[in-house]
Amino acid sequence: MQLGQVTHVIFDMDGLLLDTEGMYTVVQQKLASKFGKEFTWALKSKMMGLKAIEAARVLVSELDLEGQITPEQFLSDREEALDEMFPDAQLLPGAERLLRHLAACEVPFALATSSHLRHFNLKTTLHGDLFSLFDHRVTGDQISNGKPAPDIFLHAASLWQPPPAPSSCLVFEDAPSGVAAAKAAGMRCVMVPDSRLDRALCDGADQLLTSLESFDPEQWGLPPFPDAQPQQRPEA
Ligand SMILES: O=P(O)(O)OC[C@H](O)CO
Ligand SMILES: [Mg+2]
Repeated sequence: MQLGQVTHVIFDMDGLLLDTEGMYTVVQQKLASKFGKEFTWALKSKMMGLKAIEAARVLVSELDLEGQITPEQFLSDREEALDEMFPDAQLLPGAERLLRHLAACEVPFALATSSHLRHFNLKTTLHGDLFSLFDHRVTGDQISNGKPAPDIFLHAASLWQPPPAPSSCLVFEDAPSGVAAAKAAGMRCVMVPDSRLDRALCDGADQLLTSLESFDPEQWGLPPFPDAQPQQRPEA
């Protein structure tokens, strides 16, 4: 089934290409428990994809921690543990195959992550070669308004010459805030959420996949994987 015709692709990073969301969860669970609070998936869903300070504000407010810790202190308290974990970040299934395929076919693709540059560098320690394939990499510290604002995706698209129309861009996202940002930018969006994310938060995207491994580029007018079976014609 044809879903669209795109020419440019923009990837989110955490939870989509890299298995780093679990690292945030472990560290934040620990910090929350110090205050006798529980770090739930409902709370995580509201924080995922946001710039760090925005996510910290959500946590402090949702856990009623005002007066006990500031968002800035929360970020500083979690930093050492994250810095230790990020350099071990692994790719999620299907990520490398898709990126190398797009590069081989000369499909333009860029990165748009809410992570700031220092975290981006730590998280990609084991994957420098793969992440050098992006035409450009936009990190959260380069834009003022984070997801769910459309700015990061519009900025990523504006760096191509000539810039593609938003409707020709396909965004891959794992977070509700990221899907909202992509749609606000007027772009098409494939969501690949964690299986624990509430399905009610997954209805904004144009396509919902359980893994990048099941992405079929042909459905979006992109070159097929070399080992793809020819698309079946509907029977007459
Ligand atoms: O999903 P990303 O790549 O925009 O990054 C998000 C944050 O760093 C953590 O949710
Ligand atoms: Mg993400």
